[in-house]
Parts: sequence; structure tokens; C-alpha cells
Amino acid sequence: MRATVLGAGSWGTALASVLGGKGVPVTLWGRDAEVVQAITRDHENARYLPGIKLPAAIGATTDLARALEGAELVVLAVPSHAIRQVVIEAKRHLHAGVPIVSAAKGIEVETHMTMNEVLEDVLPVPMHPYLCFLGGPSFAKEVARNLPTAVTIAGRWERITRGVQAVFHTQTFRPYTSTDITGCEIGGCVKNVIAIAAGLSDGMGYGGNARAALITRGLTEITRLAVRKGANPLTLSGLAGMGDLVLTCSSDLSRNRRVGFGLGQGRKLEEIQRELGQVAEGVLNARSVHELALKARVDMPITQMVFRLVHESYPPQQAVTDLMMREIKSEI
Ligand SMILES: NC(=O)C1=CN([C@@H]2O[C@H](COP(=O)(O)OP(=O)(O)OC[C@H]3O[C@@H](n4cnc5c(N)ncnc54)[C@H](O)[C@@H]3O)[C@@H](O)[C@H]2O)C=CC1
Ligand SMILES: O=C(CO)COP(=O)(O)O
Repeated sequence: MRATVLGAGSWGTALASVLGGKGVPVTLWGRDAEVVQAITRDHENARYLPGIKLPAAIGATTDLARALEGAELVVLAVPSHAIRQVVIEAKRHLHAGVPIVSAAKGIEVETHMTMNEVLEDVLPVPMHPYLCFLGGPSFAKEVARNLPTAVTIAGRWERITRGVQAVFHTQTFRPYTSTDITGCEIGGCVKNVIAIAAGLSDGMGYGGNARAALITRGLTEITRLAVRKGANPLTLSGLAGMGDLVLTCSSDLSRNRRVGFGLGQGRKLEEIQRELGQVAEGVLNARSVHELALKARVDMPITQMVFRLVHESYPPQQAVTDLMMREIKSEI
């Protein structure tokens, strides 16, 4: 088995490390020559995962054709806004019958498509049954340090998903399978938006009550949208739903939570993002999820609040008052 990971940021490098750590030869493709050189020369991705030694089975390149040569498993780990372009460029080097695992968490801003829908839009029909999505609570830094992690791999064909599950399974990385791609994708994407709200609440000095309320009502929003798109509601109480939501809303390792925290302290979004130096999907996805919810006629007040804060510079204190003063109603 030879694997190729497209995207040499924190998540692509961590997933390459899981595979490389069990001896699977992995080629990591990245666009940044300096990062790629350092991975090959020093076995370290100093820009995204400093201080973590990478397995010797990982090689890196900036050449997409070379990266995909002989690949028997392809993992997509670029941010969601880059997936379409990267797959368009990779398409002629991809072969039917090779599982393609999307590990990006997002909804395309221009089309409101999930990553699986984008891939189905770009790739020929015979490749569609081989598309999988990897989600669940999994910070790259912890995965790359071999700290115990459980994830969900969703795919249409159980035979394919089980194969991918087996390839990724190690003593510290435990994948479960699912056939609910939509549920897993919506869970993975919307939790980033809710995490901005949870971070904001903590940044404003609100307490545990507020955070727990945001997580719980956030899960209600996520489930509503997922079910409207055809998902099984139970998926959202699993790793790719509640699991990832709780992780991202409560740990300071989360970049989305950190964006919210900074906004809650009155800092400017651009400054917070510059300091982060990495992608926080919830920023762009506040727009895509909010617009998708409007289109699908799904009520998502927390998402709407985050959209206004991030994209319309709405004052945080006013946003909180708006949320609390909505019409009172039954919980379910
Ligand atoms: N870092 C994490 O803990 C986890 C991240 N994810 C998801 O993985 C995806 C990737 O995120 P990270 O690796 O964390 O981001 P990152 O900010 O650490 O790295 C992003 C990488 O993508 C590359 N990139 C950006 N635009 C590109 C383009 N147009 N073409 C080619 N490469 C491009 C950058 O050069 C960089 O190497 C996101 O959707 C994120 O939500 C999912 C689970 C965990
Ligand atoms: O998706 C993640 C963990 O599962 C990473 O979350 P952040 O992008 O907020 O760091």
C-alpha cells in the first residue's frame, strides 16, 4: 500500500504521520517548497507541527504528478476553500478504484456544497463510490504525538470504508466506520462555527453555563441542518458530531475557539488570524453555513450570530443580547 496526502499543513502532516508510523510509504504533497524541503531533510514540519519527529516512511514533494504516481490511497487535507482547485489539478493523475479520503471540514462558499459534493462535481462517476470523509475529534498536534484518538470514516461502500479504516488503524488512532457522509460532513463543518461562538463567550468572560448552552444549542442547529440534508440524526451524537463539537468548543488548542476568544476580548479578526498563521475554517464557513441554512430554511441563530460578528462587524454584546432575547419557546 502506497499513500499520498495532498496538503502539508498540520492535518495532512499528522495523517501522513499516522500512516508513516505503521510503515506505509507516504508521499506528502505541499505547495510550499520550504516546508516540503524541511520534511524531507529534517523529518519535521517546523512551520505547522514544530518539534515533532516525523516517521522516515514519509517523503515530501511540491510536484503533484510525482506525488500521485502509484498512489493506492489518496488523502485530501488542504483547507475546504482549496479542495476544488487541488482536485481539478490532481484529477488526471487519479485512478478509479483508488479510495479518496477527504479530511477537510467545510462547505464551499460559492456553491454551498459539502466537500463530498464538490468531489462528485469534479470527479467522474466511477470514482464516486471510492470517496470517503474522515471526521471526529482529532487535533493534529495530538494525533502527531500519538495521543489516543478516535475518528469516524464515512463512505458509501462499506467494503471501501472498512479498507480505509484498516489502513489508518493503529494503537493510538482508532477509526469507526459510517455510511452517513452528509451527517459526518455537516457535523465536522458546523462545529467550527459554533466553536467561534463558544470562544467568544469565554473571551467576554461569561461562564460555564453560557459555554454549555452554546454547545448544546449548537448541536441542535447542527442536527437540524444535517437532517434537512438527509443525514441520520444519531450520527450527530457520535464522534463527528458531538465529539468534535465538544473538543473544539472546550480546548484552547482549537484555532476556531481562539478566533472567537480574541473577538470576545475586542481584538480585530485580521490581527487574530495573522497571529494564528493557520486556517480557522469557521471564519469562511460562518458565511457558507449561514447561507446554506437560509437556502434550506433551517433556523440557525448561533450560526447567524457568528456570521454577523465575523463578516458584518456586529458588536459582540449586542449579538449576545439578540440571542438571549429571541422569542421564548420549547426546547425540542
Ligand atoms: N489541524 C487540525 O487539527 C485538523 C484540521 N482539519 C481540517 O483539515 C483541513 C486543513 O487544515 P489544516 O491542515 O489544519 O490547516 P493548516 O493551516 O495547518 O494548513 C493548511 C495547508 O494547506 C495549504 N494550502 C492552503 N491553500 C492551498 C491551496 N490553494 N492549494 C494547495 N495548498 C493549499 C497550506 O499551504 C498549508 O500547507 C481543514 O479543513 C481543517 O478543518 C481536520 C481535523 C483536524
Ligand atoms: O477539527 C479540528 C479538531 O477535530 C481542529 O479544530 P480547529 O481547526 O478549531 O483547531
